[in-house]
Amino acid sequence: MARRMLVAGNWKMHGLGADLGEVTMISMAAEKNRRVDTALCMPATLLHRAAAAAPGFDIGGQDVHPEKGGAHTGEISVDMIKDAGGALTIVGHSERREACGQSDGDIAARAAAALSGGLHVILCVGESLDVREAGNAVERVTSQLKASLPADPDPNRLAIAYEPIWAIGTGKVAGPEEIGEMHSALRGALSESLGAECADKVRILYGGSVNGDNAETIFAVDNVDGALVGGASLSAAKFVPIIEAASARSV
Ligand SMILES: O=C(CO)COP(=O)(O)O
Repeated sequence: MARRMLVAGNWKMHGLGADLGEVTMISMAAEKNRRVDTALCMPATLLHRAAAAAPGFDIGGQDVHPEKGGAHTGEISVDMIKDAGGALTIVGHSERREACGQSDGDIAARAAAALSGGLHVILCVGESLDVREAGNAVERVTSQLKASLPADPDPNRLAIAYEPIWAIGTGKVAGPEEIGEMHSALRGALSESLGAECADKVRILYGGSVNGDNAETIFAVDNVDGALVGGASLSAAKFVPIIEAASARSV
């Protein structure tokens, strides 16, 4: 089936109020490219202002806590993201898995809370260089996905992002064959966990050094339904060409 492309940016720990002009420019480009869904996942301090500056697309958080509230220093809840104007959140990013020691089960709980609270979710999976070089990438990432999936997710509000850790922020992009093999294996894993009909609706994004020069090649790979973009999402000049490349695939 034809899935709508999703191009999402992850600003990580970047961005001050002075950078909101970029968000406004990206919003204007998103409005001109309505064949694709566009989103930016912002640091918590900018969620509210970015949502106000960007009527043309969705703003989201970069992680979310499974509980409604409580003594969880440094965390953010589903209701806080929604209250600030957010519509989605990333969960399971390798930088959060590593920095906070999050297990696959923790990530499934975070995804479940976000979905049941009405947010869209981008659930990240990906292998380290050691695992890739040992030839175990597909096995590791598909089992990571199965263990991180929430029960009975709404497939229209869940996207998976395949982000090989060795490709994040390094300028090294996975090749089309590596991406195609992994995305097809992830579609298969979704089908085993959720059933074929549900799996077919879930978008699978690629992330890791995506830019305006390589986006067209990546988007041409089977089962690639968009991208999760770090560095190149920080400016309209770099992010808009990626949105346009997705839009060109969606004619
Ligand atoms: O981690 C990423 C997005 O979540 C990818 O980051 P880069 O696009 O900077 O490699």
